[in-house]
Amino acid sequence: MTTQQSQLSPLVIKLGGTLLESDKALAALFTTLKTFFDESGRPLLLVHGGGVLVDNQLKAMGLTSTKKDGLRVTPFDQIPVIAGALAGTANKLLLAQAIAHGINSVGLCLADGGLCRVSQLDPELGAVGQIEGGDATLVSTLLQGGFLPVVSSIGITFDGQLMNVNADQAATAIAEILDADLVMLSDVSGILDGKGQRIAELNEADALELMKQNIIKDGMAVKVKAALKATKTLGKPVAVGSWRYPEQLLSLLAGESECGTRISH
Ligand SMILES: Nc1ncnc2c1ncn2[C@@H]1O[C@H](COP(=O)(O)OP(=O)(O)O)[C@@H](O)[C@H]1O
Ligand SMILES: CC(=O)N[C@@H](CCC(=O)OP(=O)(O)O)C(=O)O
Repeated sequence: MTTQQSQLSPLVIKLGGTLLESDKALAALFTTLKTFFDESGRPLLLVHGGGVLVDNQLKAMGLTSTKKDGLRVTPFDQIPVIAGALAGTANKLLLAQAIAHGINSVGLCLADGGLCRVSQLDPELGAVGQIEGGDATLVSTLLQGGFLPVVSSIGITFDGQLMNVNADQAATAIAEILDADLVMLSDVSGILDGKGQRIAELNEADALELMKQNIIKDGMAVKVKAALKATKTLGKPVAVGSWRYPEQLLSLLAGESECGTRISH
């Protein structure tokens, strides 16, 4: 990496949805990420979810799971299984893709190097964490070294309790800690209006109205609320788009507006 490249602001990409279930989609995405990584020279960090893997793992063990306002209720006796699915399987599947595409990467969770300070969000949700600041030192060192950090949304509280953090909230918090640009990739082409059409630009007032009308709901409401907070802290828009169209990804990552939804306040 040249001096000029290392001065470019980092880009945080959040990966979610059913991506981890498709080797073909993963390979296409990492082919594009490798091109972007090499050509832009920008420091890049991935934050990932894996809610579908968690669902499958809990089901395979005969356990049930519910969500409240888009967040998984996480009984304390389920957190070892959920941490295994997210910080273990999901994280290492992504690391494997990075390695197979020639990207030198490091798998982390929110607790590594004190990246994110995590505390319990709401006793009713059990082992679900919220992030209040953190320390960029370790990750900045990795980015400067040309590594791709791949971060799962498992955190650890000060007293050593594993916590399940929503991955959108994790991604926005990390973007804030690094003062980075943020792109969130999901199953959908962007945020959709009441007619199922992609919304190109979404401001806070319109987002709040669409949430009130229950047009933006469930996991997307969690994502939009987290993105709105991040746009204020970062002073720049946050993009929500799809990992399904690798041909559109480079323009989305470059901040062009013909695909996805740009959220601003
Ligand atoms: N207005 C909306 N526009 C797009 N998706 C929406 C909307 N409201 C709810 N959703 C749902 O939110 C999902 C994306 O949120 P989520 O499943 O949490 O994604 P991810 O796993 O990528 O974080 C979509 O697949 C869709 O089912
Ligand atoms: C508290 C909470 O809801 N945690 C999420 C963490 C994973 C996640 O957010 O995954 P996606 O990005 O794929 O949705 C969960 O257990 O599903």
